[in-house]
Amino acid sequence: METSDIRDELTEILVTEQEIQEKLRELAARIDADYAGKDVLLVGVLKGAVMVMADLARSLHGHVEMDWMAVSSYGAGTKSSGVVQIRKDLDSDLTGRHVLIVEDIIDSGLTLSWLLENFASRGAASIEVCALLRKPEAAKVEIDCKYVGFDIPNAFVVGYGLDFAERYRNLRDVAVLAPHVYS
Ligand SMILES: O=P(O)(O)OC[C@H]1O[C@H](OP(=O)(O)OP(=O)(O)O)[C@H](O)[C@@H]1O
Ligand code: HPA
Ligand SMILES: [Mg+2]
Repeated sequence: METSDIRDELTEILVTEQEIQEKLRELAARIDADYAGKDVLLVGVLKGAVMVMADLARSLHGHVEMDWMAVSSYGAGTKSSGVVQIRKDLDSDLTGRHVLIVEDIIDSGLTLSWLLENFASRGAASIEVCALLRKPEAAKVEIDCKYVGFDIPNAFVVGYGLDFAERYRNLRDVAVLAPHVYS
C-alpha cells in the first residue's frame, strides 16, 4: 500500500516545537508579572488557539480561568472571507474581568478586530491579546497585541492548532503549507 508523507505537503518548518515552548514560557513570565495579584480570564479562540491555550496556561503560575469563543472566517480556504461567524459564544460574563484573549495567529487582523469590538461593550476591566504568530505584511487592520510570539512571513502556515481544511492542526511545529496542496 502506498503511504503519503505529510512532510511532502510542507515546504519549510518556520517555528519548531522547542522554539514555541520556550517562547510561551517567556510570554507566561511576562503575563504572570503584569497580572500579579489579579485573576485572569483567558479567552481562547477556537479552534486554532487550543494548543497555545493549553501550553500557555500550564506555564502560568497565577490564578486563571479559561473560557472559549468559537469564531471562523477561513472555512476551507487560505484567505479570510472577511465575515466572522460566531459558532459558540462565551459562557462567562466579562463585567469587571481582566480578559486576555489567546490566539494562534493574527493574519489580516479581521478576526481580532471584530472580537475586540464585540467584547468592548461587555464591561471588562481590561482586555489584552496574546498571539503566538503574527504576519505583519498581511495586516488589513492594525491590532494592538501586547504579547506576540513570532512575526512570520506572509505565507499560509499550518500546525500547532493551525489548519488547512481542518487538517494539520496536530503537527507539533509550525510549517509552511506547500502551495500544491491548495492551488
Ligand atoms: O487575522 P485573521 O485574518 O482574521 O486570521 C486569524 C484567524 O483565522 C484563524 O481562524 P479560522 O477562521 O481559520 O478558524 P479556526 O481557528 O477554527 O481554524 C485563526 O485561528 C485566527 O482566529
Ligand atoms: O496562515 C494561516 N494558516 C492557517 N490558518 C490561518 N488563519 C489565518 N491565517 C492562517
Ligand atoms: Mg482555520
